[in-house]
Parts: sequence; structure tokens; C-alpha cells
Amino acid sequence: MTEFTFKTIIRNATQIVTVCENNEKFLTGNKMDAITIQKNSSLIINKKGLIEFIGKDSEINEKYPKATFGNEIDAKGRSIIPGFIDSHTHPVWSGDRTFEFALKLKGATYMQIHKQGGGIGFSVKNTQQSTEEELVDLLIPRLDRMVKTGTTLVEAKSGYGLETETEIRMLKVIEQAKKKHPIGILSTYLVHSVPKNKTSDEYTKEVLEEQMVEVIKSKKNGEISPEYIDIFCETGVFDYEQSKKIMELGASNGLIPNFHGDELTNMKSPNLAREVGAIAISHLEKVNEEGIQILAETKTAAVVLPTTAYILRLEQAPVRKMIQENVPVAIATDYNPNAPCTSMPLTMHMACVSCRMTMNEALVASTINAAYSLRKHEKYGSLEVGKFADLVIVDSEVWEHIIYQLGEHPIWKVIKAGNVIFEK
Ligand SMILES: N=CN[C@@H](CCC(=O)O)C(=O)O
Ligand SMILES: [Zn+2]
Repeated sequence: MTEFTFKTIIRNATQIVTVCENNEKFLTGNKMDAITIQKNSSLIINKKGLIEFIGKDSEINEKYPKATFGNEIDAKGRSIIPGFIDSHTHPVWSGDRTFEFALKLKGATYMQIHKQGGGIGFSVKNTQQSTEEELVDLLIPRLDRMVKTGTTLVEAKSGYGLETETEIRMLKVIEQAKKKHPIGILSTYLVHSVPKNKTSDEYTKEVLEEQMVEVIKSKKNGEISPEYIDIFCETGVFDYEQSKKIMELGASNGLIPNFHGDELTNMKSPNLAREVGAIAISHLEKVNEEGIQILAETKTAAVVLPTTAYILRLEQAPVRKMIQENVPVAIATDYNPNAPCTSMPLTMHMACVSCRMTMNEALVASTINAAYSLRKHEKYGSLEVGKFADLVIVDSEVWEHIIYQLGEHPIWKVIKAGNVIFEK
């Protein structure tokens, strides 16, 4: 078998959107609108799947005169961007909630449906009754759809179990998908809601005294590998103190707090993030001025979910204000049975139109800032030497077409660590 010097070379792309070039952890303020782009350039990927070189094709002969490549891709007339990082999803569930969408279209609110046992409760009932294999079979095609729209790394939560066995089963399902699917997956243990027959206090106690112990035990056994602890901190679900106790216990067991906050009501989530050392808060539709200042000071990532506010007809999170105040803003699909959108390009389009982001800001929020929101910025989120070669080749000379072509997705190839995982 021929031994190649490098895994892959992608030659002569009209644009390589590197996003940033100085190993920045995240971009804030005006820097979000000042992404870096290399024109008419080539990119070399080494055998470890890492970026070896980005620059002019003419430099390659000089720098690597004898190099051979396992795969040569001609990207003339096309552009390259980093693979999207979908930093907030709930992709493991069973049961169809189309009927709830119909109710919401007629005016029912998220909390009305939730209180009647629908919403999360409906997904919980169905997920509890599904086997690990059934859930894996539902998850894999969802991950396929993510890859087709350019996502190369996804955060995936548990949270439709609400009892120990099903929560751990969901995390095992994610574990199986990590082995079976080429997309990168990071998993989160999510304490999502209160089971029907319990009060919030009772369930908090159960999580603290029993469920968390089992989750940590399974993690230590190597059956599951959650890296983050998440909670739905919301009026009528888990209050500030309950959320704090659960995240603190998670943190003391090596899980990093990264939670749902200030979605339907203001919960002082940024204060909570500061207290528990959370790396990110998702939603933030109801964050106030004081909260934004805290996010800016602590550099807690704000993970904005435009699809949710769109579907629930809520006001979007105050993204412009957060960018102006130098909060690291990320965006994610929130893929779940309430907002069943797997597409980052569609989410970016919504972020531009509904949250008034520029296309550059939306790209930063889906790449380097999304990586930061999961503390994976050292190896992901921009196209820089030494990072993983996770990227999308856009079927256009102008990278912005990935956002502009609403609902269409001009994607030619998706590459993960140097391997083509989707092509048209
Ligand atoms: N807000 C809480 N959780 C999800 C919705 C989950 C569901 O409705 O099933 C979210 O992030 O939007
Ligand atoms: Zn969510």
C-alpha cells in the first residue's frame, strides 16, 4: 500500500474562511464582524486529521516538494468554512409532537402545553417506553441530517428520561452513536423537568441523592461519557436554588455546568452561572441589562436559540445588546421535538433576520464561539494549523450563500478530520 505524506489536499478554493488566525478563544464585539478569509488558497490535512497548512498552492511545492496526498480535491470556484458546531441539541427521543405544533399555531403557549403533561412530559412518556436500540435507530438519521447541513460537532443532551434508568439509557444511546456515526458528539446530562408524580423539591432530592450518583458511576465505568451538567432553570420547573444545588453537585463530580436559563422568565441566570462556574447559558430571551453585564464580565457564553423563539413566537434574545457589550455569543439549533430543526444554515439565517446579526457574526457564533461555549476552542471552531480539519465546502465562490440561500443549503462536501463524510 502506498504511504502518502498527507491525508488530503484541497486546492485553490476561491475563499477559505478561517474565521480567526491567532488562536483566539472566542470573538466579541466588533471582532465578530471581522472574520479572516484567505483568497484563492489551498489547505493540507495531515494523517491525524489536523490542518497542516493553509496558503497559496504555489507555496506548497516549495514547502513540501516531495509530498504526496491520499486525496486531492479541487475546490476552484468554491469556498471553505469551518464545520458548524451545534452547541445545544436534544436529539434523543421518541414520540411525535406534530399535534402540539398545531395547538401552538392556534395560540397555546409552551407552558400551557407543559402544564397539561404535554411538551417535555409527552416525550418523556414515549422515551421511557423505548428500548436503547429503538432510540439509536431514531437518533442516527437525525445525525445524518445534521451532517448534510454542515454540522461536524454536536452537543447532545439526555433529559427525556426523568428517572435514572432512562436518563442513563439516553446517555448510552448517545455513546452508541459516537461509535456508529462520523459526526463528533459531546454529551450532556440534562435535568430537564419534574416528573408528573413528584414535586420539584422531591425530584431535586432524588437527583441529588440517587440519580447523580448512578450517572457518575456509569461514567466512571466507561458506559457513558457526559462532560456537562445542564438544568432547565425556569419558573415552575427548577428554581435558582434547586438549579444551583444540582449544578454544584455535578461540578464537584467533574461535570461542567452549561444550562438553560432566562427563557420564559428572568431567573437571574447570569448570577447563577457566576456562582456555579457555568461556561454557557442557553436561551436568554428574558435576560436583563444587569445579566448582560455579568455575562460580559465573566465571559460566560450566551447560546442563542433562534428557532425556539421563532416557533413559540417569543421575542428573540437581545443579541445586538449582548454583542455590543462584548458577551461571547453562540447560536445553536436547539433541535428537539418542540423545535425540530437540524439545520445550522437555517438557524443562522434566522439569527440574521430575526436577531439582526450580520452573516459574519452568525458564522462566528456557529464556529469559534460555539466551540468556546463547550470549551473545545483549542481544537475546533476555526481553520487554523493544528486544529481538526472539520470543514464545509460551499458550492459557491461566495461563502455567504450558505446563509443567504434560505432553505436550500449549497453544500458540496462536508469533511470531518480530513475525511469526506457527506458529498453531493
Ligand atoms: N426549554 C427547555 N427545553 C427545550 C425544549 C424541550 C421540549 O419542549 O421538548 C428547549 O431548549 O427549548
Ligand atoms: Zn434546549
